[in-house]
This record gives sequence, structure tokens and C-alpha cells, in this order.
Amino acid sequence: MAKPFSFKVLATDGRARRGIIDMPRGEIRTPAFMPVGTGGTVKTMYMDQVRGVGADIILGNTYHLMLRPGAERVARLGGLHEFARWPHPILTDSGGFQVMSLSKLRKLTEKGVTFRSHIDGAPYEMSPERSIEIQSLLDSDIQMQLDECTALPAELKEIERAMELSLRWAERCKTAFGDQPGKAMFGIVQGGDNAALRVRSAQALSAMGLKGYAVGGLAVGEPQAVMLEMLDITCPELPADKPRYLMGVGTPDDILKSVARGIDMFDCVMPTRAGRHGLAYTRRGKVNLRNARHADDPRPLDEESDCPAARDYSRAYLHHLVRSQEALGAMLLTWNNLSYYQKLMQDIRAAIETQTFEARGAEITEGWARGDI
Ligand SMILES: CNc1nc2c(CCNCc3ccccc3)c3nc(N)[nH]c(=O)c3cc2[nH]1
Repeated sequence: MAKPFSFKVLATDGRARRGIIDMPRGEIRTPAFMPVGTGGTVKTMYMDQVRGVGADIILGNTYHLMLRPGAERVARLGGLHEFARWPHPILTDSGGFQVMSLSKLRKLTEKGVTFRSHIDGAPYEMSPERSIEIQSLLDSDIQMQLDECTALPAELKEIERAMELSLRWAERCKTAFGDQPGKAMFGIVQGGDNAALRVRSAQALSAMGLKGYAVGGLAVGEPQAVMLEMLDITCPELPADKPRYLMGVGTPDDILKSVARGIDMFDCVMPTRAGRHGLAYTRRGKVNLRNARHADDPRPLDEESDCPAARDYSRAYLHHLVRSQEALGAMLLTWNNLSYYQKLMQDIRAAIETQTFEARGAEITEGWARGDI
């Protein structure tokens, strides 16, 4: 019998939790940041490097992989871990969010969502059942329910309709997922910026006895204060002994404030996307390497970092690579940024363990609040 999925809270500091998710393919130290690996790759990185910066789990993407190379093909080739040579846990999003943000001619009904591929315009249908089937074909360890994420601002009745549809789809995904030992299916709380709808969604999902819960429908353009207020309302309604995943979040400041409200897992395209656009995250703030003022700067990004990209290359060289659009520029800055995010999570986990998280909060990212340096 495969080792079952388990989550243990090892320490708390206020509402912040330090935990471990134990799965057959390995442990996930929480609070965790999950690098985004859209098409089975964390762009510009070797998987050994992704592991090397400290990531325990990466994200796969149902929408992209079902379009290309196809879920059945990945299954025939041994599943996503074999295909991408990442032997550790993978979490896959259900695809609904990507359909609504990327595909064309999409139509959403009770049955599911129909859409045309943004690649070749071919027609597809994604039902809750098909989403779970695709995630299972990919051999994903943590599978997300198919849901409808409402863009904000939105009418209350629109938010309510999408939240209730997502609850019905959660039931269908739970049935479709069945009993896959060692794997987990997470529900996704919706409800927009409405407290009552958030509570209803969280309570209904909690009653389904799922292995983990995501907070969706946020980081869609609302002010940070609204996002945090929704966490204050939602987290207390979720089981304390199950992991909580805030989808699509976020900046280091977002992460610190969300950990303080009880969130355990995060994903965000920023560190990888910013790296490809010449932006470096450092302990003393963000550095835009496109800026000409770096042209003669012999200093590395962070001489104290244990990441070669941060420690061994001058800002002048990085500026040159970025300006020349050399592939190595994106590679080194992505490496630096993922290393920064994992160091941030490591510091957060240590601060919770030593009960200094609440006290140290902002200091963990030092001059983070400062802008471009
Ligand atoms: C950026 N803000 C944000 N992202 C959200 C996502 C996607 C999370 N990232 C998944 C991903 C996976 C692979 C490759 C790229 C991204 C959501 N996903 C779902 N299913 N539901 C949401 O409510 C929801 C809300 C979000 N807000």
C-alpha cells in the first residue's frame, strides 16, 4: 500500500503554521513555495537546479499539457515525473483558470467549459471528470478540482453563481478522483470578496472531508487588503489539520502576510517571469538589470547568497546579458529569483519554529519594501 498522504503541523506562531506534507514521492516542507512549471518545465531551469534551490514540489499545468503534447501521450511515456525528469511531488491546477485567461471562444455550462485552443483553435471540452482524468493521466500527486474563478470586481449574484457551481464541481471531482492512495485532491474555496459566500464555500468544502484546501478567486486584481481580509474570514472555516494553498500568490510581502493568516502553500509565476524580463529579487529589494546604471557595477547581486547566480556574476555582466538578450541572462536571473523565494520560505519556516515569525515578519525580507536598488 503506498504511503498515504499526511499533513503534520510541527509548530505554530500566532496563526502561522510550520508543517510537513508527507507523500510517496517525498516530503513538502511548509510554508512552501511551488515554482510554476507550465508545460512540464520550469522555464530556463534544469530540474536539478530547481531541486538545488530547495523546491520540494513544482506545479504542472493541465490546460497547457492537454493541448500539447496531450495527456494520453504523457501517460504513454510514463507520466509527467518521468517525462520531465522531476521525481518529487507535482501539483497540477485543474485548467479552468487557464482556460478563462488563455483560450478563445470559451463557454461555461453546468457540464463544464468548452473552448478553443489558443495554439491551433481546435475545440475542447473540459468537464470536472475530464480535468481529474487528465491530472490522473499526468500522474499528478496533488490534483485540483475544476472551479470557476470570478474576476473581481463582480456582481454579488455572479460571485454566488460561480461559487455554487464550483461546489457542485467539487463533488463531481471528488467522485471522479475516487480513492487514489498516496495522492490528494484539493477543493478550492471561491466567493470573491464577499464574506458570507466565502464562509459558505469553505464550510461546504470542509464537510466533504478533502485532503487539502485551496483559497481561489484571489490575486485577480483586488487590493492586498481585500485579499488578506478574505483570508481572515476563510482560514478559520477550514480544518486546522489540512494544508491550505493560496493560489497564484505572490510577492514576498503577500507571502509573509498570508503565512501570518494560516496559509501553507503558494505558487506564483513572478520569480520565473521576472527573471526572463531582467528583474532580480534580492534581500535588499528588486534590481532591474535592464537599467544602464548597472553597466559598470562589478558587485554581484548578493555576495552572501549560496546561489552561484547571485554570488558569482557581476551586475555589469548580468546587465550586458539582459541588454544583449542572451539566453544566459534569463537563466541566471531565474535561478537567482527562485533561490531568493526558497530562501524566503526557509527563513519563514525557521522563524515559526523559533516562535520569532510574528516578531521578525518584515525584517525577514529586510529592505524588501524598498523598491529598485
Ligand atoms: C495569479 N493569480 C491567480 N492565479 C490563480 C490560479 C492559478 C494558480 N496558478 C496555477 C498555475 C499552474 C501552472 C502554471 C501556471 C499557473 C487559480 N487557479 C484556480 N484553479 N482557481 C483559482 O481561483 C485561481 C486563482 C488565481 N489567482
